[in-house]
Amino acid sequence: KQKSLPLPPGPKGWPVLGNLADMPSDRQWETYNRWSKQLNSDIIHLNAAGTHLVIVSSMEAIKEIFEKRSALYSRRPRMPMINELMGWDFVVGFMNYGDRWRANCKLMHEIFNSGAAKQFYPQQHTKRNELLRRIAQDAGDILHHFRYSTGALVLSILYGIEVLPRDDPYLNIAEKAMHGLAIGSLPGKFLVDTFPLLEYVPSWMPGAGFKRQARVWKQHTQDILHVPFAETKRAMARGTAPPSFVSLHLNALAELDSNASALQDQESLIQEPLPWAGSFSPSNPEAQKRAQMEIDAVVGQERLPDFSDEPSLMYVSALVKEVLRWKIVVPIAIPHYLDVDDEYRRYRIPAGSIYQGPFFTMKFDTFPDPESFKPEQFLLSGKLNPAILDPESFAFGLGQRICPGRHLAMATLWLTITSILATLEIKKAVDKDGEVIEPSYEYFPGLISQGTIHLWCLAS
Ligand code: HEM
Repeated sequence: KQKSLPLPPGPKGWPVLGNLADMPSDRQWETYNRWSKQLNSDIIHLNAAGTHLVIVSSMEAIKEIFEKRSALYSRRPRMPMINELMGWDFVVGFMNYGDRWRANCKLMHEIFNSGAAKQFYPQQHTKRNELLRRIAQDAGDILHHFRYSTGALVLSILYGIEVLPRDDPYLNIAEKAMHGLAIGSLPGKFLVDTFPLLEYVPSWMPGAGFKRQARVWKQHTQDILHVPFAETKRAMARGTAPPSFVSLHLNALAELDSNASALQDQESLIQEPLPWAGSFSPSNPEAQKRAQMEIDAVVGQERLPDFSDEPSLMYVSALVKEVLRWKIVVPIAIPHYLDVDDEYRRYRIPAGSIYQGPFFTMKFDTFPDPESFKPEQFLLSGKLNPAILDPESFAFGLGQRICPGRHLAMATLWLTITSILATLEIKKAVDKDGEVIEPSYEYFPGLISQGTIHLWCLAS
């Protein structure tokens, strides 16, 4: 019966190639959004030279597919460039649905669920203090400080590694690996993702530059997989390893007398919401002022904010939600894959379809003025308004593939934003001639969004 149903509507394509030539390689969400509007449909179908690509773009469709039909839609496509050629297949986010993925998720859930994630508050406070100190000493490269701080926190929590103040070898490895991943995971960037047989083309052949590039990137992937892990094992052997995700689990495995090498799989995506957290202030200086007044009233001038202040800082909580909504960190998400035929709204969704780009759409579908920064839209009479969709309910995905690091991420985001507002004044930067540099708020292309910002932070 399903076979006789039509495919969802889609833009007109070319013979053989279908829509391949029209596929956006940058800011995909804008093109997908435009196509959805033109076709007046919240589900559209694209044909990338025979590969079915389905884009859903309404709250209703996303909830139905990613949440209610989660068991069906939680697989990942092959992604030959990053998984097979660049060696990222050890990452939970890219693993296919199955026992290995399930076992990895269980481990992550045990340590990062909403209660357990609180054990990392001390590391979050320490890294927060370091971040403020770094910015106060040199506000010139705020993006660098954010990245440093995020990376330092992840290395500390996962491996118990404390990074050097400058040129840390582990962070350098992570930067290189994440750079390769950002480019290698761009949808449509590498033909091998559409035609997996290209994987077997010899590297020396003309047109096989992607294989030579993948080989260089693969070395960085191997480094991030093995080098910090080996350091934790060395520290454990010396008896100096502090508790960390890896050391705790290796100890638990040793107790169970299991095979410790299974833990080589424990890696995660390092996501970076913080750069966007720094850029809202020039976009809405009033929001910065209002949040600072609230923090001053609740926290005072004698100490830094901590998590116990959260229930009293409603405007700041709304502001953190707005940061998450305003610049979606993972705008096109990691693709999902359907391996059996399905039907949605009398449309046929064929087995082999790749689902992409769901989370950015919430921003457009649900919020009336999506590009403005307006924390107050989450408040009603000074409290969070339960009638407004909470960005936490979509920015981290839905269903079985929901982000397992979301509690850690939200706590870090809250503490960092609150502490920056408590101590610093963020303004637009000026160039050497004294001219104001307007922040562009542009996204760099990639799986994880980052932007360009030029800001001044003045210690207050
Ligand atoms: C603000 C920061 C973050 C945002 C917005 C974010 C968002 C997301 C999104 C949208 C997904 C994809 C969900 C899907 O495929 O449907 C994801 C997956 C994932 N995230 Fe996060 N994340 C953040 C921070 C973190 C952190 C700090 C960690 C690790 C501690 C983490 C670990 C993961 C993992 C392992 C997956 C893959 C889950 C799976 O495929 O089963 N994330 N995240």
